Amino acid sequence: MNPYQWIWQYAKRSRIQIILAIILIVINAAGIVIVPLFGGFIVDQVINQGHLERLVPLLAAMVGVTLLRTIMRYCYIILWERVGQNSLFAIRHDLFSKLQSLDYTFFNSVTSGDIMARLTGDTDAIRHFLCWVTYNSSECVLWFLTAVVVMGMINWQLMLALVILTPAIWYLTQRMSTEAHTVFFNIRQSFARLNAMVEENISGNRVIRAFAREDFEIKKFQKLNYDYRDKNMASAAVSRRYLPALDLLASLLSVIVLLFGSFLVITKHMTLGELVSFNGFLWLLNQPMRMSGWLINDIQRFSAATIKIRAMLDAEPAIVPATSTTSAPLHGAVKFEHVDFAFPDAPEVKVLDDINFSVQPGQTLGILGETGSGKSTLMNMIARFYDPTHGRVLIDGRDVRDWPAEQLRNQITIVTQDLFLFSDSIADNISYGNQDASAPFMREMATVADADNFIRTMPDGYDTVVGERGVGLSGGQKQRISLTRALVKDPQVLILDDTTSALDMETEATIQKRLKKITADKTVFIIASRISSLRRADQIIVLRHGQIVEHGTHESLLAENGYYAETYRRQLGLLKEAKGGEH
Ligand SMILES: Nc1ncnc2c1ncn2[C@@H]1O[C@H](COP(=O)(O)OP(=O)(O)OP(=O)(O)O)[C@@H](O)[C@H]1O
Repeated sequence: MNPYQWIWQYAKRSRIQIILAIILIVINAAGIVIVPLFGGFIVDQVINQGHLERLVPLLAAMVGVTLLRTIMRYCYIILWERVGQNSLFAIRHDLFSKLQSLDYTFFNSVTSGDIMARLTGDTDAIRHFLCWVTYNSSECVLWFLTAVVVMGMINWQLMLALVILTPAIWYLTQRMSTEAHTVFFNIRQSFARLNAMVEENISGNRVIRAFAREDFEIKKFQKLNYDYRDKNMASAAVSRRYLPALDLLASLLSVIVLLFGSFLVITKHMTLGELVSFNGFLWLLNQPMRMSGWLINDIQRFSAATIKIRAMLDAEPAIVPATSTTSAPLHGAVKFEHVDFAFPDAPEVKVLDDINFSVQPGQTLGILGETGSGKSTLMNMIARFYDPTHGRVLIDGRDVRDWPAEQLRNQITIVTQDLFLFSDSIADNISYGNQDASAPFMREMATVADADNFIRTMPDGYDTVVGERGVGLSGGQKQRISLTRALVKDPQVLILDDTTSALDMETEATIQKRLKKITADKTVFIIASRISSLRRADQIIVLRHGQIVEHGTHESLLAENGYYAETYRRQLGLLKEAKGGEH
């Protein structure tokens, strides 16, 4: 499918407007012959033959037609704007919906800046194409054809003399089009890099300030800014190379008309009036030639934009949703059978290696492991954010690949390390996964997560706006709101990925006690680096380099005297030391 066929899929929804606009463009283009033609009549009939009475009707017709054409042009510009805006609305909708359907694998490979570039700059190039290039190029083609026909009818010899320039024009526009395509693709890529950098800079502004790296960031931006400028200059260079040549050819037309036309008038093969008319039509040939360069630029910009937008619309989630449907409730028995996993960008590195364990509803599984040992990846496989490269993950004895994704995600909730809150009220944030949650239930869950107390002291309590535009929150407060959000969803499987790491041990112990009560029939996974968070779990696994190296209960692992026991002793020692220091 070429870019035009692709955009037609969207534009055809406004086919009535398009048909109307095309009719108006054609009539308008046909009307363009009136003024130069009547100009010729005035010279021949009024000036040469002295029919003065014809002057006013001819002039009135010229003014009337010009006025009518102006109104028509206004109408079809509005119609194309409508077509453009309606198509853009649909494209934006499809892009955003696609964004919601794509999974971790896509977001791991594309920067948010690039995605933003597609939703802003690229869609704007498409809008410009639909709202401007379409009718301007139609006008140019129609003017050109009208001019060729009418001028050929006035004097075919003179018309033929102009046609000899056509191959040169064709050659130049083709070359310019090819060069402009590469140039606009490069501009688009550079814009995406610039966007990505700014986006990252804004997200990471605190780190930048903390490390006093403002100058470094400015230099980094400067480099990309130069690159973007240079890429745009390269596009200007293409225009510089071809536009003067196209202009020169357009001017040459006038020279040919003047020289050869005068010769034809002198040799009586043409009247002076015909030459005036012919000359009046000349701009209909000139104008499309002059405009062709600009139109080529815009068409190539459009073409580059469609490549990126279509790549995103065509992107397929790595996780293929299950075709089967089941209304069976999910109880939460989780089993890993010989699970291996490697990320698609590094298929040779096993992030998880032969993982086997099984947890029953009502049980808690604790996970300990060095950083990068694969804990979060392991948990992401339960809600099927990634599929195993080998082995199976079973929920209630059924492969996760056979569970409808929506049912899985509704019943399995991960409180991730990335504590993201929307710029919204606390109440809206915590009811995000369960819009029907009552206020008392939200408060109850906030109490379990030890969040109720501090939320109440906030300026507007549960209605306080937090997130980017709202009140700032501490890491621990964010953790507790995130935990509340997960609890309010009331999932059957709850995964806490380092959720209470920012809290002091006493608060953490309180939360765990309350959590135990409300998760009596649920499956809970706790990733933590503090043994105090894990010791009450029914089973504990220790991960190292993607493998389970220890598996048991707190007591059995202490008896094993491995990594778990060593970590426990170290943490206990530190605790004693700290307590000793207090005395
Ligand atoms: N998108 C990715 N592409 C390639 N490798 C990745 C990706 N995400 C994580 N990894 C690698 O996979 C390994 C496991 O990462 P994971 O986040 O599961 O570790 P973790 O045990 O949860 O670490 P932490 O305790 O620091 O959160 C790491 O070596 C990491 O570098």
